[in-house]
Amino acid sequence: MTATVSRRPAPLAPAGPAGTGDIGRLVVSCPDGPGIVALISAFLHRHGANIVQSDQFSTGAAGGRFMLRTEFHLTRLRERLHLLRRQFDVEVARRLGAEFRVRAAATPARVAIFVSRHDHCLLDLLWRARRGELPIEVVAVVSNHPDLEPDVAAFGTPYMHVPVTRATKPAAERVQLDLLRGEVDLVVLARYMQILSGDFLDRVGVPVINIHHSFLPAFAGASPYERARQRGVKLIGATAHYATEDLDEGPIIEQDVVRVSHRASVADLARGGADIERTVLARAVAWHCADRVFVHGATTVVF
Ligand SMILES: Nc1nc2c(c(=O)[nH]1)N[C@@H](CN(C=O)c1ccc(C(=O)N[C@@H](CCC(=O)O)C(=O)O)cc1)CN2
Repeated sequence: MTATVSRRPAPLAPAGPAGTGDIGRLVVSCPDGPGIVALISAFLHRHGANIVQSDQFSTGAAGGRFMLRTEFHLTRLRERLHLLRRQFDVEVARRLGAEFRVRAAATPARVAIFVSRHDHCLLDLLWRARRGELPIEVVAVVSNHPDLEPDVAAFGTPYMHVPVTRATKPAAERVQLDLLRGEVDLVVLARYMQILSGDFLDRVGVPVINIHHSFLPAFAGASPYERARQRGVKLIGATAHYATEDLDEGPIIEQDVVRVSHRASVADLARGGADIERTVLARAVAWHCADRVFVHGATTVVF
């Protein structure tokens, strides 16, 4: 198994507008109950933070789940972040039995993009990242084919060609994991045409977002456009979801559809579908990186 890596200095993450460096983001998920918002807002006030945006949702059922996302301004945020996390853990999270995350909103997420031969979703993400439209830093592109290396090189992004066959998949996944070396916050499958093993998903240790080229749950699995044509559907779509061991069954983050007619060939469906795939994936990556997506069982809550 040989992996070839074309390493170039990763582009500097675009600086946010002046003053956005002191905007923090707190996301909390905990068993529902009275007084949660009061406890959290009192904590932020006690530590000198000013809430600038907040949203919350309760599943409502008895023994349900409460989710909250808030953005706050706190001067000298970055130097205070580590202590703030410890204080929130002791003063709030342990009392609520809460899972939480506190981070600087301006810090871009480090993303690895996996791709095969279809370039449209990959190039769209690289283009949006370069324009600063997506708060991400694409630290690497990983592909089981060499085809797209020149396109990726044009963005100054390292390209890691790791060939995969059914027989070599375990070894290939070990190479992929070594190449990522825990230096990413998110993996995006941009029409990557290899099924990731449960072991890979466990060991990569970060969320994996996949774009499936159908309006799930319709046409899960391979060749959805061919099957849509055979079925004579009047809408085709795309679905961005978290990848789980069960193919295309992960929690859905975003979907969209477009009308098609009986005149459309499979190529027409794929061409029209590509636009939907790109926008759906970009929205899902943007919302995930803005901490707007909470996984709740087999579903998501998107603020
Ligand atoms: N663990 C997961 N891995 C992947 C998921 C997922 O949801 N969970 N999504 C797929 C993407 N995909 C459809 O969107 C998809 C990709 C590949 C296949 C497939 O049958 N692949 C074959 C090999 C095909 C080839 O060599 O060209 C295989 O892996 O054996 C079905 C659906 C990405 N991975």
